[in-house]
Amino acid sequence: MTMPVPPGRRHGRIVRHYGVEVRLAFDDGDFLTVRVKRNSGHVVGDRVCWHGDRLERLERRTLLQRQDPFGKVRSLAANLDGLGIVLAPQPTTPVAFIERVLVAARSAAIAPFLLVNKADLAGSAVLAQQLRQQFGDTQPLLLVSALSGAGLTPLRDLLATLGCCALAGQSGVGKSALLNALCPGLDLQVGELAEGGQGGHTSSVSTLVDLASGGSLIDTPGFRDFAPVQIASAELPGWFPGFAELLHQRACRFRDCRHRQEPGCVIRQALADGSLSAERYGRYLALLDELEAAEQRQRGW
Ligand SMILES: Nc1nc2c(ncn2[C@@H]2O[C@H](COP(=O)(O)OP(=O)(O)OP(=O)(O)O)[C@@H](O)[C@H]2O)c(=O)[nH]1
Ligand SMILES: [Zn+2]
Repeated sequence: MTMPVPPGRRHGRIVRHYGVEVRLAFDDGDFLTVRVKRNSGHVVGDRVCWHGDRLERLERRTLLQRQDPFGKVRSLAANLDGLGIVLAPQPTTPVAFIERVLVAARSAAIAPFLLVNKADLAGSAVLAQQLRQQFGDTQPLLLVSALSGAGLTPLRDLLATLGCCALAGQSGVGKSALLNALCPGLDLQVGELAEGGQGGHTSSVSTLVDLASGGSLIDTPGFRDFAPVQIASAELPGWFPGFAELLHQRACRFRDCRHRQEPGCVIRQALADGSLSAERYGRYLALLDELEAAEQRQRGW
């Protein structure tokens, strides 16, 4: 049951963020653009209450964050339900990127899914097959083409089921093309923004678009190269692809095992018997080292 909103207070969502201004979509269908402090911490997807003179941020269901290359934590989007990792036969994406986005999504309680775009190009079916082998079926995988429209109906259905989603992926895999294919009105909105005197620099704007087929999509430039993961190093094994499954079956001798050289380690055993690849284990160690180094920097060591 929804509580009645007292007069003067209006509930809504942040659907666009321009840095010092945010656009609110109220639950009653109205829109309003209001100024915010640059460091307000509000992000697209935030539920808010507008008091007529001030914006109150409501509790977040989920929050996706990243660390920038300087170790500063940045919030990307709030209340996401799903995160699609867009891949293509060209340009190729390092496996480490996919693993890191999976860790970021899972640890933030956001459901990840894999989108192989450019299904019209040779190599896309092979890529999908490789990804199924590497990442199993713990998350959905769809083969789509923003260009031909292939696979867009199953993708729309998935987005409608999940709720609010965003697309992550390296430059050139087709995130913008997919967004435009899924929401034809998006171009129009970007055009309208440029006319509104904000300048044509739309690439730094984050937007939330409701899809006619159900669900919504958040487009934010922060998803392009987002690989650094914002979690405690001790949590990494629980989220790293392939590790959680192994650790679910059996436990290491030490509860706080980091799976490096500790005796009685389930992960090292899996490595020895070939059920975990040396490459994946190496990428786990690299990410663990990075997270530990970041924690040491934060403690001022
Ligand atoms: N063949 C083919 N090309 C596509 C498809 N989708 C996108 N492209 C092309 O891939 C290139 C990159 O597409 P974008 O949508 O700009 O990629 P992006 O991921 O948004 O890239 P950034 O904005 O740099 O992060 C463009 O030349 C698109 O025309 C597709 O389904 N098939
Ligand atoms: Zn272990």
